[in-house]
Amino acid sequence: MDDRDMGTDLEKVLLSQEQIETRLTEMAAEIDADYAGREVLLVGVLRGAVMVMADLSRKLHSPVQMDWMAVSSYGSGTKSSGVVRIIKDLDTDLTGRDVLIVEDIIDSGLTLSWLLGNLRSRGPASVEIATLLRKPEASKVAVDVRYVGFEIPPEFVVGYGLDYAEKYRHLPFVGTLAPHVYGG
Ligand SMILES: O=P(O)(O)OC[C@H]1O[C@H](OP(=O)(O)OP(=O)(O)O)[C@H](O)[C@@H]1O
Ligand code: HPA
Ligand SMILES: [Mg+2]
Repeated sequence: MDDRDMGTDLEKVLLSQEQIETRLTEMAAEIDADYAGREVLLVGVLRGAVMVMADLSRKLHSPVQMDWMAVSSYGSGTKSSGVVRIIKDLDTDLTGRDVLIVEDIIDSGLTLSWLLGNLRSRGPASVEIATLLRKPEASKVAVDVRYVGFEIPPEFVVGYGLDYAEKYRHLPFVGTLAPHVYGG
């Protein structure tokens, strides 16, 4: 799987480092074509989106600025609480900006539907979403997402920014967590 000692916590690799890299390259080409040289304000959602933001942004040729928001709805568990808290707000004024929210995963959709409403109320020219992963079967809220890397099954995944109880974010691939780890 990897030369790190994961014990028996990980069940399998769902998306390899190479698959992620290839898909991000395709997504960046789509984004570049759509924005056609306009400046994009990438808004990364801390902390899960750090890897996607770092790798996707470096593939873009469009002029880019970056800002970060920290929100939390999961705490340390595997289920969304549905209550979104802003932990760190943007430093950038969104008036007239083309905003592209960068996320690692859309699971229930609760985080993003809340974030979309919040950012749209700040007067941007546009707000779109790019996410590496989406779990369609788990969606409780319909969110219109422009760029989706991979549709994945409704299993709890970790790695490439995604954590379970703050662990595994550093893995270069996305793997599924063995159910015994979270009592599933
Ligand atoms: O679609 P949803 O069910 O709302 O879940 C998706 C969100 O949950 C995770 O973040 P989390 O709040 O756990 O914080 P983190 O990014 O710091 O891990 C993930 O990074 C997404 O932001
Ligand atoms: O499957 C997941 N893994 C890690 N964090 C998450 N946040 C929402 N869904 C997930
Ligand atoms: Mg997150």
